[in-house]
Amino acid sequence: MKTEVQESVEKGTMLPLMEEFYTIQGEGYHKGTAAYFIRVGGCDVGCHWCDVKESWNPNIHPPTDIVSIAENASKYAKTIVITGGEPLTWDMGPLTSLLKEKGMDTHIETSGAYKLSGTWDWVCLSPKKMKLPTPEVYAAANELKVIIYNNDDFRFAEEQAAKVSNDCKLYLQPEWSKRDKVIPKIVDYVMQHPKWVVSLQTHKYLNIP
Ligand SMILES: C[S@@+](CC[C@H](N)C(=O)[O-])C[C@H]1O[C@@H](n2cnc3c(N)ncnc32)[C@H](O)[C@@H]1O
Ligand SMILES: Nc1nc2[nH]cc(C(=O)O)c2c(=O)[nH]1
Ligand code: SF4
Ligand SMILES: [Mg+2]
Repeated sequence: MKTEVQESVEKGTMLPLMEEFYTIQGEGYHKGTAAYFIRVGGCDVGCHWCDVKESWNPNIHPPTDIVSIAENASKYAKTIVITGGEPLTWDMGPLTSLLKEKGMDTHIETSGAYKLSGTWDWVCLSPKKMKLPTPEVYAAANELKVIIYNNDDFRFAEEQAAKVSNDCKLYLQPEWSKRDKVIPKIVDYVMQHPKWVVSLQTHKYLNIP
């Protein structure tokens, strides 16, 4: 027999909440702007360089009622960024409906590996080779943010750019541990292929969450 809590998580009315924080969006198109981040636990994509591996196991993060998540978030900022973990592991419909009712702008950080759920004002797609995005996430992406760890990632970036809409913004972001090696390559690549824009994890330079 399933517990009520398990059923609520399956419906998306409770979510395993890892952390939430008010900060500055560090990456991509909205970098430099204030936003409240909700980090939902659970991800089985398995990027070896992931900078939040503590998020992967959903069972260590408390199932939390989305009504309290939404009420709390709306006190801090107009822009709410849902990240993880992989938020599309769960049904994002109920949480984003509550946030939209409160007049919030809803942004998602996603690998796109699962079915698109939720109502979004901004979709940041960061595709991963191990588990490619679903067709509907490519179509919905407002920004494509490809992480550059090695040379093959430039090839992967072009392959992914061919799958998003024409007005999708294109970013190359250095993998943090390889940044010294990779930043010069990204700089050269963007000068050669100016449809791409450099994205840095500026929050890590600013020493903020
Ligand atoms: C931790 S992920 C969570 C959201 C979702 N699972 C995803 O991968 O898009 C948030 C963002 O951080 C990026 N990221 C994770 N680890 C990174 C690293 N070591 N260096 C640079 N970016 C990283 C991801 O690609 C993604 O764009
Ligand atoms: N400041 C800040 N900006 C971010 N943009 C995307 C992040 C993420 O982990 O999804 C992130 C994060 O963890 N912190
Ligand atoms: S998909 Fe995102 S959360 Fe999952 S392992 Fe990769 S970077 Fe980490
Ligand atoms: Mg982060």
